[in-house]
Amino acid sequence: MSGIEQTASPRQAQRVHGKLKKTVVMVGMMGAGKTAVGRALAARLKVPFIDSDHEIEAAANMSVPEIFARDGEGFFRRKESQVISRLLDDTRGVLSTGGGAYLAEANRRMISDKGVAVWLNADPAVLWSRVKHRDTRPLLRTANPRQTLQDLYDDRVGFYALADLEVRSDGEASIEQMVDRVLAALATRPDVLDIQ
Ligand SMILES: Nc1ncnc2c1ncn2[C@@H]1O[C@H](COP(=O)(O)OP(=O)(O)O)[C@@H](O)[C@H]1O
Ligand SMILES: O=C(O)C1=C[C@@H](OP(=O)(O)O)[C@@H](O)[C@H](O)C1
Ligand SMILES: [Mg+2]
Repeated sequence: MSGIEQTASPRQAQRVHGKLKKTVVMVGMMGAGKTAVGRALAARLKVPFIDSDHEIEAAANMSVPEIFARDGEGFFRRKESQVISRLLDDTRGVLSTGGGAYLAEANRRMISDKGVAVWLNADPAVLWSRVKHRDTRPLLRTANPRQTLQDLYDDRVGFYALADLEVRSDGEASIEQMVDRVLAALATRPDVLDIQ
Protein backbone atom coordinates (compact mmCIF):
# COMPACT_ATOMS: atom_id res chain seq x y z
CA MET A 1 0.00 0.00 0.00
CA SER A 2 1.40 3.42 -0.89
CA GLY A 3 1.81 6.18 1.68
CA ILE A 4 -1.09 8.09 0.17
CA GLU A 5 -3.47 5.15 0.58
CA GLN A 6 -2.32 4.62 4.15
CA THR A 7 -3.11 8.22 5.08
CA ALA A 8 -6.44 8.12 3.19
CA SER A 9 -7.94 5.11 4.95
CA PRO A 10 -8.32 6.49 8.52
CA ARG A 11 -10.00 9.53 7.04
CA GLN A 12 -12.44 7.32 5.18
CA ALA A 13 -13.18 5.40 8.38
CA GLN A 14 -14.26 8.70 9.95
CA ARG A 15 -16.82 9.35 7.25
CA VAL A 16 -20.43 9.27 8.32
CA HIS A 17 -22.79 7.18 6.29
CA GLY A 18 -26.18 8.71 6.64
CA LYS A 19 -28.87 9.99 4.38
CA LEU A 20 -29.07 13.75 4.17
CA LYS A 21 -32.69 14.70 3.59
CA LYS A 22 -32.30 18.49 3.63
CA THR A 23 -29.50 20.89 2.82
CA VAL A 24 -27.51 21.95 5.88
CA VAL A 25 -27.07 25.73 5.76
CA MET A 26 -24.24 27.21 7.81
CA VAL A 27 -24.96 30.68 9.20
CA GLY A 28 -23.19 33.03 11.61
CA MET A 29 -20.61 35.77 11.79
CA MET A 30 -17.52 36.28 9.66
CA GLY A 31 -14.81 34.01 11.03
CA ALA A 32 -17.23 31.57 12.68
CA GLY A 33 -15.93 28.84 10.36
CA LYS A 34 -18.92 28.49 8.02
CA THR A 35 -16.72 27.93 4.98
CA ALA A 36 -14.05 25.75 6.64
CA VAL A 37 -16.40 23.66 8.81
CA GLY A 38 -19.03 23.44 6.06
CA ARG A 39 -16.47 22.06 3.61
CA ALA A 40 -15.20 19.48 6.15
CA LEU A 41 -18.77 18.50 7.07
CA ALA A 42 -19.65 17.90 3.42
CA ALA A 43 -16.56 15.72 3.01
CA ARG A 44 -17.53 13.70 6.09
CA LEU A 45 -21.08 13.23 4.79
CA LYS A 46 -19.88 12.70 1.23
CA VAL A 47 -22.31 15.30 -0.10
CA PRO A 48 -21.70 18.37 -2.30
CA PHE A 49 -20.29 21.50 -0.67
CA ILE A 50 -21.22 24.97 -1.89
CA ASP A 51 -20.26 28.38 -0.56
CA SER A 52 -22.55 31.24 -1.57
CA ASP A 53 -19.69 33.81 -1.59
CA HIS A 54 -17.71 31.56 -3.90
CA GLU A 55 -20.70 31.14 -6.25
CA ILE A 56 -21.25 34.91 -6.39
CA GLU A 57 -17.56 35.50 -7.09
CA ALA A 58 -17.48 32.88 -9.83
CA ALA A 59 -20.62 34.25 -11.53
CA ALA A 60 -19.34 37.84 -11.40
CA ASN A 61 -15.72 36.92 -12.07
CA MET A 62 -14.85 39.35 -9.28
CA SER A 63 -13.92 39.03 -5.60
CA VAL A 64 -16.39 39.99 -2.84
CA PRO A 65 -14.47 43.25 -2.07
CA GLU A 66 -14.46 44.13 -5.77
CA ILE A 67 -18.24 43.58 -6.00
CA PHE A 68 -18.83 45.74 -2.89
CA ALA A 69 -16.57 48.49 -4.30
CA ARG A 70 -17.97 48.49 -7.83
CA ASP A 71 -21.67 47.64 -7.37
CA GLY A 72 -22.32 48.24 -3.66
CA GLU A 73 -23.54 46.09 -0.80
CA GLY A 74 -27.18 46.22 -1.98
CA PHE A 75 -26.23 44.60 -5.29
CA PHE A 76 -24.21 41.92 -3.45
CA ARG A 77 -27.20 41.18 -1.17
CA ARG A 78 -29.53 40.74 -4.16
CA LYS A 79 -27.09 38.35 -5.81
CA GLU A 80 -26.67 36.52 -2.49
CA SER A 81 -30.45 35.92 -2.21
CA GLN A 82 -30.67 34.73 -5.82
CA VAL A 83 -27.74 32.36 -5.39
CA ILE A 84 -29.08 30.91 -2.12
CA SER A 85 -32.51 30.39 -3.66
CA ARG A 86 -31.03 28.61 -6.69
CA LEU A 87 -28.67 26.46 -4.63
CA LEU A 88 -31.44 25.37 -2.25
CA ASP A 89 -33.48 24.25 -5.25
CA ASP A 90 -30.66 22.60 -7.18
CA THR A 91 -28.44 20.80 -4.71
CA ARG A 92 -28.80 18.78 -1.54
CA GLY A 93 -25.62 19.10 0.48
CA VAL A 94 -23.90 21.61 2.73
CA LEU A 95 -24.35 25.30 1.87
CA SER A 96 -22.15 27.84 3.65
CA THR A 97 -23.56 31.35 3.47
CA GLY A 98 -21.83 34.69 3.98
CA GLY A 99 -22.26 36.29 7.40
CA GLY A 100 -24.96 38.75 6.32
CA ALA A 101 -27.20 36.30 4.49
CA TYR A 102 -29.29 35.18 7.47
CA LEU A 103 -30.29 38.76 8.36
CA ALA A 104 -32.80 39.05 5.51
CA GLU A 105 -36.20 37.64 6.38
CA ALA A 106 -36.74 36.29 2.85
CA ASN A 107 -33.48 34.35 3.07
CA ARG A 108 -34.37 32.95 6.51
CA ARG A 109 -37.72 31.80 5.16
CA MET A 110 -36.16 30.05 2.13
CA ILE A 111 -33.57 28.40 4.33
CA SER A 112 -36.06 26.97 6.82
CA ASP A 113 -38.49 25.91 4.09
CA LYS A 114 -35.90 23.95 2.14
CA GLY A 115 -33.01 23.31 4.51
CA VAL A 116 -31.90 23.51 8.11
CA ALA A 117 -29.98 26.49 9.49
CA VAL A 118 -26.98 25.73 11.71
CA TRP A 119 -25.57 28.73 13.58
CA LEU A 120 -21.87 28.51 14.32
CA ASN A 121 -21.65 30.76 17.35
CA ALA A 122 -18.24 32.10 18.34
CA ASP A 123 -17.49 35.02 20.62
CA PRO A 124 -16.15 38.23 19.05
CA ALA A 125 -12.64 37.60 20.47
CA VAL A 126 -12.47 34.25 18.67
CA LEU A 127 -13.90 35.75 15.50
CA TRP A 128 -11.36 38.55 15.60
CA SER A 129 -8.44 36.12 16.02
CA ARG A 130 -9.57 34.43 12.81
CA VAL A 131 -10.35 37.42 10.60
CA LYS A 132 -7.74 39.99 11.64
CA HIS A 133 -5.02 38.72 9.29
CA ARG A 134 -7.09 38.96 6.12
CA ASP A 135 -8.57 41.97 4.36
CA THR A 136 -11.05 40.00 2.23
CA ARG A 137 -14.07 41.22 4.22
CA PRO A 138 -15.13 44.67 3.04
CA LEU A 139 -17.35 45.38 6.06
CA LEU A 140 -14.24 45.29 8.26
CA ARG A 141 -12.37 47.92 6.25
CA THR A 142 -13.00 50.58 8.88
CA ALA A 143 -10.83 52.68 11.17
CA ASN A 144 -11.42 50.22 14.04
CA PRO A 145 -12.25 46.80 12.58
CA ARG A 146 -12.17 45.05 15.98
CA GLN A 147 -14.92 47.39 17.24
CA THR A 148 -16.83 47.04 13.96
CA LEU A 149 -16.80 43.25 14.38
CA GLN A 150 -18.14 43.62 17.94
CA ASP A 151 -20.87 46.03 16.74
CA LEU A 152 -21.89 43.67 13.92
CA TYR A 153 -22.04 40.78 16.39
CA ASP A 154 -24.25 42.79 18.77
CA ASP A 155 -26.56 43.87 15.93
CA ARG A 156 -26.84 40.41 14.42
CA VAL A 157 -26.84 37.93 17.28
CA GLY A 158 -30.63 38.11 17.66
CA PHE A 159 -31.08 37.05 14.04
CA TYR A 160 -28.61 34.18 14.22
CA ALA A 161 -30.42 32.94 17.33
CA LEU A 162 -33.43 32.24 15.07
CA ALA A 163 -31.49 29.38 13.42
CA ASP A 164 -32.79 25.83 13.81
CA LEU A 165 -29.62 24.61 15.56
CA GLU A 166 -26.78 26.33 17.43
CA VAL A 167 -23.26 24.94 17.66
CA ARG A 168 -20.67 26.71 19.82
CA SER A 169 -17.25 27.41 18.40
CA ASP A 170 -15.14 28.16 21.46
CA GLY A 171 -11.76 28.76 19.86
CA GLU A 172 -10.45 25.45 21.24
CA ALA A 173 -12.22 22.99 18.95
CA SER A 174 -10.45 22.17 15.69
CA ILE A 175 -12.32 22.21 12.40
CA GLU A 176 -12.81 18.42 12.58
CA GLN A 177 -14.03 18.69 16.18
CA MET A 178 -16.49 21.32 15.01
CA VAL A 179 -17.73 18.84 12.42
CA ASP A 180 -18.29 16.35 15.26
CA ARG A 181 -20.31 18.97 17.12
CA VAL A 182 -22.41 19.80 14.08
CA LEU A 183 -23.08 16.11 13.46
CA ALA A 184 -24.13 15.69 17.10
CA ALA A 185 -26.58 18.58 16.65
CA LEU A 186 -27.89 17.11 13.38
CA ALA A 187 -28.36 13.74 15.07
CA THR A 188 -31.22 15.35 17.02
CA ARG A 189 -32.99 15.95 13.71
CA PRO A 190 -33.85 12.67 11.93
CA ASP A 191 -35.88 14.75 9.47
CA VAL A 192 -32.54 16.20 8.31
CA LEU A 193 -30.02 13.40 8.76
CA ASP A 194 -30.73 9.68 9.07
CA ILE A 195 -27.59 8.21 10.60
CA GLN A 196 -27.29 4.52 9.60
N1 LIG B 1 -12.56 25.58 14.51
C1 LIG B 1 -11.56 26.19 13.90
N2 LIG B 1 -10.30 26.00 14.33
C2 LIG B 1 -9.27 26.63 13.75
N3 LIG B 1 -9.39 27.50 12.70
C3 LIG B 1 -10.60 27.71 12.23
C4 LIG B 1 -11.75 27.09 12.79
N4 LIG B 1 -12.83 27.50 12.11
C5 LIG B 1 -12.37 28.36 11.17
N5 LIG B 1 -11.04 28.47 11.23
C6 LIG B 1 -10.19 29.34 10.39
O1 LIG B 1 -10.65 30.68 10.58
C7 LIG B 1 -10.63 31.37 9.35
C8 LIG B 1 -12.05 31.86 9.03
O2 LIG B 1 -12.87 30.73 8.77
P1 LIG B 1 -13.97 30.71 7.62
O3 LIG B 1 -14.38 29.30 7.44
O4 LIG B 1 -13.50 31.46 6.42
O5 LIG B 1 -15.14 31.52 8.35
P2 LIG B 1 -16.47 32.13 7.73
O6 LIG B 1 -16.74 31.46 6.43
O7 LIG B 1 -17.51 31.84 8.77
O8 LIG B 1 -16.19 33.60 7.61
C9 LIG B 1 -10.07 30.41 8.30
O9 LIG B 1 -8.70 30.63 8.17
C10 LIG B 1 -10.36 29.04 8.90
O10 LIG B 1 -9.46 28.05 8.47
O1 LIG C 1 -20.89 39.28 7.37
C1 LIG C 1 -21.06 39.78 6.21
O2 LIG C 1 -21.93 40.63 5.95
C2 LIG C 1 -20.21 39.27 5.11
C3 LIG C 1 -19.51 38.09 5.28
C4 LIG C 1 -18.62 37.52 4.26
O3 LIG C 1 -18.65 36.09 4.30
P1 LIG C 1 -18.03 35.22 5.52
O4 LIG C 1 -19.02 35.28 6.67
O5 LIG C 1 -17.91 33.85 4.96
O6 LIG C 1 -16.73 35.85 5.87
C5 LIG C 1 -19.05 38.00 2.87
O7 LIG C 1 -20.29 37.44 2.50
C6 LIG C 1 -19.14 39.50 2.84
O8 LIG C 1 -17.85 40.02 3.12
C7 LIG C 1 -20.16 40.05 3.84
MG1 LIG D 1 -17.10 32.06 4.46
